[in-house]
Amino acid sequence: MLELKGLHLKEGDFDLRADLGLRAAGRYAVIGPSGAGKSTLLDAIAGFRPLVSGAVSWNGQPFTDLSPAERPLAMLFQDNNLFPHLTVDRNLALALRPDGGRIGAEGREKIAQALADVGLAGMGGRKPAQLSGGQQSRAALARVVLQERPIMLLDEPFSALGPALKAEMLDLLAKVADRLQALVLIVTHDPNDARRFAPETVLVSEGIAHAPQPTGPLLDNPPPALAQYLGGA
Ligand SMILES: Nc1ncnc2c1ncn2[C@@H]1O[C@H](COP(=O)(O)OP(=O)(O)OP(=O)(O)O)[C@@H](O)[C@H]1O
Repeated sequence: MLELKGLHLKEGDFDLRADLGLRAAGRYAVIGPSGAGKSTLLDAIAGFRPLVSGAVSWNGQPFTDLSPAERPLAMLFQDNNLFPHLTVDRNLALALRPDGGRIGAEGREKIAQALADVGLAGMGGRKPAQLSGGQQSRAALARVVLQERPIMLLDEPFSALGPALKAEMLDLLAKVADRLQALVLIVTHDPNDARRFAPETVLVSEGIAHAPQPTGPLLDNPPPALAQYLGGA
């Protein structure tokens, strides 16, 4: 279980609080108005933002004091964070050896397997610019898969893709998360993404990241702040 206990985050005048638990291997959407603090929440869990107070723990072990790389999680950002000057294989090798060191036969096999998992078998020699937008998303997802962490955080990962491709990527994400038995927390602006991917949703609004609620009922009958946002989306 990923637990956010008495979490208080502050960014200028902006405050966000969270007290909630997320099940291992669960799939959750994070939804809420623009500026509500969805990215702030993910960044804090990942260790890119300091906490004012509170603790984050995984299976009872607090990891608030660990650096981002030491935390039991992998994060995928909207811009895919692939290095443009490196081949896909080299980009993926960095997931296994963040220090840039050489990887052995076992590592190469893992990379080939991750590429096959996301439908990019044989494309490891290309640079990101030689891939389509959808293929770049797949490569970035392969990088997260390779890290084999029990928690995957995705901040609007596929928003640049068209609806059909996005749906395909969400299904692929569900498949790989299932294989790794990873907990997935995905920020999205699209209620259809949440319905498709996540049985439960964390609503972030009015300074609070709320405990997860069943996605369908939340979206069918949204509280006013969410209704206004969804209506204007
Ligand atoms: N570096 C910063 N300095 C001051 N305020 C910030 C900073 N970063 C974010 N904020 C404020 O924190 C609040 C939450 O921002 P955040 O990016 O987490 O929202 P979000 O829900 O992810 O929004 P969006 O859906 O538009 O991406 C916003 O009100 C924003 O203005």
